[in-house]
Amino acid sequence: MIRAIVTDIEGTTSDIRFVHNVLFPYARERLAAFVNAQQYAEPVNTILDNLREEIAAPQASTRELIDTLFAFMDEDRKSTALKALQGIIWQEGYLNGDFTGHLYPDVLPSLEKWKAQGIDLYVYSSGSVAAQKLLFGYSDEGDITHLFSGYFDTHVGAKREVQSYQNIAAQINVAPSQILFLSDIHQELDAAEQAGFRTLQLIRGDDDGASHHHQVHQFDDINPEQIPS
Ligand SMILES: CSCCC(=O)C(=O)COP(=O)(O)O
Ligand SMILES: [Mg+2]
Repeated sequence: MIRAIVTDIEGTTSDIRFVHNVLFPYARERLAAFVNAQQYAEPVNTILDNLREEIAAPQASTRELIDTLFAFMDEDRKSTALKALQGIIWQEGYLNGDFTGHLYPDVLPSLEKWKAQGIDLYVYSSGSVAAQKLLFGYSDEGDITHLFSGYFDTHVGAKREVQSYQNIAAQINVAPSQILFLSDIHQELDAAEQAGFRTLQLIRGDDDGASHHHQVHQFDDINPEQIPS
């Protein structure tokens, strides 16, 4: 019996193109000016110190940190510090109405149905928890944050590491075998499976022939009472 569903965002609830063509450029265009302006104010001061720790460069200047952040954005590095800064910058875009958080049309009805069935819903993304709450708080379908019982980001661990899923199971106090993880990335599903989670892979675009996980094209195809093994 599935008691909790944990969902990825990019490529699962939301189009990768929204993240890569809207969110990432928005943050990239503003990042240098934002960091220069906010470097001595909280929370940016602490985030920059965390980045110094992350790159093992305690004396790194703000200029060097900005260069590092641009290199991280080029390689789509899931750096906790970069994700924290992006999340803060995106807030302005959501509040100004520059964009809304993309949701595939099949997502909201399914989340509502599963919630009504008594299944607790959680989010796990490399995007910061603040960024997750913005995307679902200012989504194409309005504020849907009331559906979620909790949010996890890289503070719980990286998405391809087994320990991250063990941490999530412990924090939500549900046995891994009763948690279903939804993602488009088979390496994330591999890690969740090794932690004992049930898994389903969302194929929103290209096929993934390297995956052994059961695949679906949309949330409507998912019946939590009948998850294929
Ligand atoms: C919270 S939306 C932005 C997601 C993001 O920044 C990102 O890097 C997506 O990473 P994921 O691990 O969710 O694929
Ligand atoms: Mg994804």
